[in-house]
Formats: sequence, structure tokens, C-alpha cells
Amino acid sequence: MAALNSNPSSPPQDDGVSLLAFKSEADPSNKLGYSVDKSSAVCKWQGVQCQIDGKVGRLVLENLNLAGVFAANTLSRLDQLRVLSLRNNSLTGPIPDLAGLVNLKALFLDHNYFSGGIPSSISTLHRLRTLDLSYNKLSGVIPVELSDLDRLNYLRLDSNRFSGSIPPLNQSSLQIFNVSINFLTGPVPVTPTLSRFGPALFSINPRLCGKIVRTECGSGGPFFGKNSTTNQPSSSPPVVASGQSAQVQPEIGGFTNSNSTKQKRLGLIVGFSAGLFLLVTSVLCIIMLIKTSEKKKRKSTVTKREMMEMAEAADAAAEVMRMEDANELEKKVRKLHQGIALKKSGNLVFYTGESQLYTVEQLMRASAELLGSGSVGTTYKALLDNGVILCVKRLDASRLAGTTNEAFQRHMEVVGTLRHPNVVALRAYFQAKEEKLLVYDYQPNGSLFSLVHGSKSTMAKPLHWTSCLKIAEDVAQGVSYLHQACSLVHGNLKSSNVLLGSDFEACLSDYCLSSLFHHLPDDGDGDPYKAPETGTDDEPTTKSDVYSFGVLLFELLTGKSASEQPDLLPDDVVKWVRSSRDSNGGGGMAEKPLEMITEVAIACTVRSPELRPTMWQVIKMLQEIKEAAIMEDCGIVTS
Ligand SMILES: Nc1ncnc2c1ncn2[C@@H]1O[C@H](COP(=O)(O)OP(=O)(O)OP(=O)(O)O)[C@@H](O)[C@H]1O
Repeated sequence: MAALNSNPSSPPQDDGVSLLAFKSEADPSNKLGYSVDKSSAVCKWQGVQCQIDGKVGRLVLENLNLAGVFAANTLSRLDQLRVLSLRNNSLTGPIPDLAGLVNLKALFLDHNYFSGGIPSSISTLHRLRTLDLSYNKLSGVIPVELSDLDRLNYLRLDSNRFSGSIPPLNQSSLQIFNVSINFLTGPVPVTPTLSRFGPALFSINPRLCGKIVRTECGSGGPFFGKNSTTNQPSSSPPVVASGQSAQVQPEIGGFTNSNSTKQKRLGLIVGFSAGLFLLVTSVLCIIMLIKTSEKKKRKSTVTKREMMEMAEAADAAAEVMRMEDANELEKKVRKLHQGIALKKSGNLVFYTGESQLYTVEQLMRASAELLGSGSVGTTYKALLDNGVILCVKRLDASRLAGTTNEAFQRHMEVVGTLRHPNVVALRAYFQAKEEKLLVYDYQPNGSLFSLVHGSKSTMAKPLHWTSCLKIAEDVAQGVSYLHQACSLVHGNLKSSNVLLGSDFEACLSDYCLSSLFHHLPDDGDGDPYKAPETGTDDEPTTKSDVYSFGVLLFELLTGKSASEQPDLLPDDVVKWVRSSRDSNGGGGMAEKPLEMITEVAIACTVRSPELRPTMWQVIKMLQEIKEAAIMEDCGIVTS
């Protein structure tokens, strides 16, 4: 592969012409300083990196609020382009024919307003490894020819308007995949590749069905009830939820289940993680070698200025996207809400068609297993006589004093409509004079607390950094959903309130309850997560959630519980994180990701709430850490 060079001799005129043609249509507000007068210095233009031969090899124009169109016959003439990223802009119109980009390896067009279909020319880009078209308004079918891209290892098409069926993608190279939040229908092809991905990556598509998404085809039933792994009708085996916990996290209720399919699934998850680990660590090793001299100059501690710069870097994009995505997300949430009906059965109020799965009598007759008691009540695993497994939280009535039945009902009717892959769904609530119950999906794989600190059957050990990153991003996505789409706060974020779903995706529980409980008692466990500005009588805020998230991130990194973490971080935080990992048996973690994730945790836990990043900025930072590794895999050294 040709090496990239940011300062070669002037490139062939053609590339400058192509860039100017692109700018003239894509950049009506003149954010890019490209001009004919400066065409001898094209390689120094914003976002441009040239190769040794002077051709443009990489064009990264992200977060610039480019608000025009990506015109045909402009960038597609850059025949030596390896990486093209126009992500996080406001580009509209169709994606043009890209057939000329014969050397393209990574294409990021996500977080724009592109409409129309995926151009068929994309499937002729045979060197393509990364394709991210997520968060656009793209429609039409997903071209079956994408299956021909046999080097593809990253494909994100989520949050668009794609319809039709999913093509039988079966590239063994495919490691990252997401088609959630579209209008896809029909059976998901059971190829070995697609079988590796969990249902969450196909979620929020109203009529997908089949083994992979665990929904029977042909029944045409209600979306939420069908898609749930726990609230399955009795025709589907309801043991999925509990059985999956057996192999890895059997601490709750001590389930045992030696089903070989599940072992295979676990094998796949472990294999996938190991593969990803090998991929990313080798990539990071290369970065470390190349950047050794640069690194020597770096301080081992992170200054306040550096972390604020990091937050600000994400800020420009985040501010624009927060507004625009909030609108998009609002629309999606509204759409989801359309499917949610409230149905009363006595004092039990069901959401989204759960009413056919159980009655209040069945719920009351269910055999209950105590899971634990927390600050707001007692939690049970309930096994219904039709095989459905649920989680029922009995709220402590004395602690609810002061909240009227009407206020409780109004609040629950908002909270019950929340639907996100990283938020445990509230499926029903029950309200009688002396009794208030909340009915949630049962999460089969225990809590993050047990995963990090061990349980009856598992050893405590800090997680591998790829798992830290995955869990952190899941949690951040869930919290950001509450903040942005619903203007709510979690209010009680901690590792015991992060549960692991059937695909080990992290899901938030116990969210949005704090406002019902005016004085949450200190239980000696929740406190260390509490932001310093939040007194006993203060309502939690989005920024106090961010603080709790930072504490949780340190917990993930170090393996130290929140109460074991120092009140004041030491001067050299990275060193502290590393030595904590080592003493907790976490072993070596690559220097770069450890530093980068630590920086995010530091930024979240600064004492002044206004200096903390938003949850959306946190997601961007975590994604940048992940994507840096992926870009490296394309042979591109990031600065
Ligand atoms: N939906 C669920 N599925 C499976 N297990 C759950 C679910 N919700 C809670 N649990 C588990 O039940 C146990 C008790 O939870 P509970 O929420 O009552 O207390 P807590 O999380 O320890 O404290 P707090 O109330 O302060 O959040 C915890 O171990 C938790 O992981």
C-alpha cells in the first residue's frame, strides 16, 4: 500500500479540481478554505492527506456542518483515495455514483441527511473494508451485491429507512454490523456470518423475523412483545432468558443449563471478542511503534486543559448533532411510541400488547425468586405458569410517601414508553392502595457489578479494554437516550443497575425513579457515584448522570468498586488505573486505549458540572477511540 504523506510535492491538478467541484456543491456556507488560488497546495487543504505520489489518499471532512449536496463526478474522480469520511455533516440529496473510487477502503457518510438508495456502484468497490452509512435518510433495499464485498469488516446501515429484506451477507471478514432502526422485513437469512450478531443489531425493524431475531415468522404479532427475549408467547420457548445466564453468569438464582447451542453462542461471543482483541491490539501495537517518539513527548498525566480540549473537539459536532439528532430521535421515539398501547387489566397496566401474555392473576400466582433489595424496593424474578419469565420490582410504599397515585401513574406512563436497546423495558405496572409493582424484562446475564467484582460463581477481574469500551458505549447510549430523546435523567446510575442482556449488551435498569422517591436513602453503595454538587434534597441532573458514568468507567477500567476509588484522583491517573488493574489481576492493557478511556473517565468526573461533557459527547469520544483502531486496520495512521 502506498504510504500517506501530508506534505508532498504538489499533486496532479485533477485532484484539486475534483475537490473544488465537490466544495462548490457541498459547502454553500464556505466552511472549507479551498480555492483555485491555493491549488498548488492541495495536499495542505483541510482534511486532505496525499500519498508520496502526490495523489489524494485520504479526505476527512467531519463535523463541519457542510450543508450542500455530494455532487456526482466530483470526489469520485479521486482514484487513489483510500479513506473518505464526510461523517457528521448536514449533507443532503443522494449518494452519487462512486465507481471511480477503485482504491477506497473506508467510507464514512454517517450522520448526514443523505436520501435515496445505496448506489449500486458501492458494491463494485472491492477493496472496501469499512462502510458506515448509519444515521441518514437512506431508503430502498439493501443491495444484495454488498455480499460481494469480500473484505468488508464493518457495515453500519442503522438508523435509516431501508426496507425489504436483509441480503444473505456471509463475508467471514464481517466483524461489526448493525441494521437496527430501519423498516426491514422478512426472515433474517441464517448465514454463519449473520448468526454471529445478536438481535439488538437487528432491532427496531418492525417486521424482521426468524431464528437470529428470535421471532417466529408469519405470525405478524405485536413488535415489542414478539421481539422480547423474555416476554415470549408460550409457543416460543421462554427459557431463552434464563438459560443464557447459565454458562457465564449464573449468580442470580444459580441457574444451570448445559444446552450446547448456548455453549456455541458463548464460544462465538468469546471467539469474536478474542478476534477483535487480536485485531485491535495488533493495530495498536503498530500505532505505538510508529508513534514512539511522539509518545515520549506526551505527559503521562492528563491536564485539565487537555481533557477540556478533548471535550471541545467533540463539541462542535455534538452541538449541531444534538439538536438535529434530537429531532431525528424524537421522530423515532414517536414512531416507537405509536406501537405502544396502554391496556388496563384490573390494576395492572400493560404496554405494547403484553396483555395477551399474562393476566394480573397469572402475575400474582407466579413463583417468585428474590433477586435482591435496593434503595427503592425489592426485586424478584417471576416465573409465570405459561413459562414467561419477568422481573418484578415491588416498590417500598413507605419510601414512596408523598407521591400521589396520579403522579405515580403519570410518571409511569412516560417511563413505560421508553424503548431503547440499552434500556431494560418496563412492560407493565401495577398500582393498588398498598402495593406498587413494576414489571420489567428479565435480563439473564446478571449485572455489571457481578461481572466486574465477581459473584458466587465468577471471579472478580477487570475487563479487557475492548469489553470496557463496548459496555461503556452501551451504557452511554442508554443514558444519552434518556437525556436527549426523553429529557429525563437516570438518577441512580451504578454498576448494579447495569444489567447484561442475552447478547451481553449492557442495559440500564432502575432509571428515572428518583423523582418519585424524594429522599433516596444513602445505602453506602450509591453514594460514591453521586456527583459532588448533588445534596440529599437535590434532584439528579444530566450532568450528575455523567459524573456517575465517569465513576462507573473507572470501575470498569480498574476493577475497583466505586467505594474503593479515591475521592481525589491522583496526579498520574493513568498510572493509578494501570496499577489498580494489575493489582486486581487485570493484566496488561495496551497503553493507548487505556490512556484514552481514562481521559474520558476523568472528563466525566471533573467537579464542576458545567465542565463535564454531555453524554452525547461521551459517546463520540468512545466511538473515536474504537474507530481509531478500525482506521488503523485500513493502514491509516491517525494523529
Ligand atoms: N430486570 C432485571 N433482570 C434481572 N435482574 C435484575 C433486574 N433488575 C434488577 N435485577 C437484579 O436484582 C437485584 C436487586 O436489584 P435492585 O434494583 O432491587 O437493587 P440494587 O440495584 O442493588 O439497588 P438500587 O435499588 O439502589 O438500584 C440486583 O442484583 C439486580 O442486578
